[in-house]
Amino acid sequence: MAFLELNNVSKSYGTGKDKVDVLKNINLHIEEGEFVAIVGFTGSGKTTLVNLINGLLFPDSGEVLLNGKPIEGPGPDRGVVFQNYSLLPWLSVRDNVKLAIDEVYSKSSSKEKKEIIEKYVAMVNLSHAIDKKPGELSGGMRQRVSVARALAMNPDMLVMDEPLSALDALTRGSLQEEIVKIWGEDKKTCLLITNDVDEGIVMADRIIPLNPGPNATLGPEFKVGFERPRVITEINKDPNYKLLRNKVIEYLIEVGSSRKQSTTKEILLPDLKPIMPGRIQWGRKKQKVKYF
Ligand SMILES: Nc1ncnc2c1ncn2[C@@H]1O[C@H](COP(=O)(O)OP(=O)(O)OP(=O)(O)O)[C@@H](O)[C@H]1O
Repeated sequence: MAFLELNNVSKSYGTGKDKVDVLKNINLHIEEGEFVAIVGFTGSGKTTLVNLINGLLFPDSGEVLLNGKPIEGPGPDRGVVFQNYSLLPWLSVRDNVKLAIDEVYSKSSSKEKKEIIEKYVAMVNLSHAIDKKPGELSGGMRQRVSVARALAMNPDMLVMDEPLSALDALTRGSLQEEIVKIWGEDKKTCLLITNDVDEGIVMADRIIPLNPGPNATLGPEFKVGFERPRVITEINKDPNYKLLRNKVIEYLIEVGSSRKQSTTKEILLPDLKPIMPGRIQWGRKKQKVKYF
């Protein structure tokens, strides 16, 4: 039994002519302590998938199980980090984190809660800004607060919905490292939704594409076997990195262009960077890839 299981999950919104079929027969199994990245097309249903796991939505058919039990609503066993930080602007970093943990640690003393808050704020390197308000922080710092807030609840699983996509490349890189380091120490089960293949390769054990909707399905998984800790400047030099990156990107391009032919809906690819030169193999096909 996997820690998180989605079995034949389908989800639509609305009814009749307004019905939007979003996800179709999604099967996803994530083991305890595993880090899985879903790379999705814009509008393919990534947030819908996250909300099914958060317990904010329920499947029309199929089941979503955590530790073998159906998810019945939101709970402190799943910490969520959203793209838009979702911090309360009138509260300090300390109080934003406190708000999240008050319920989980309702029996703890104020001193114990203070220690928990300070521990997780330190974990994301924000001790110096603990009494600042979100408006006084950069985007990267705000996202660190969101990560600290999710982790402070001591969830079994961290679900991250494009947490870094609004950040500049440098901040993004350092937060990727920090999240993976914390994941390594805390051994949470992690699901990362991203539109960046490189982010998936640096952070995850497996990358699974979410194909374009309507009726989006999951594509084949790509295992990421690089040893940890992964340093992007190091794995950049590894020919297996280029090979894996090319395979994932080629899959996304292929599935995106075949969907384009079968629908009038605009398909927006994830944040694809150019395929790297080198020999790649996909299925039975072998081809030389050039810069473009
Ligand atoms: N409450 C809703 N009612 C009707 N349609 C919805 C609702 N929420 C989402 N949708 C539609 O479902 C589809 C998937 O939406 P979702 O937000 O899950 O995709 P996404 O991959 O997260 O999108 P993005 O990449 O833009 O963040 C979209 O076509 C969207 O318009």
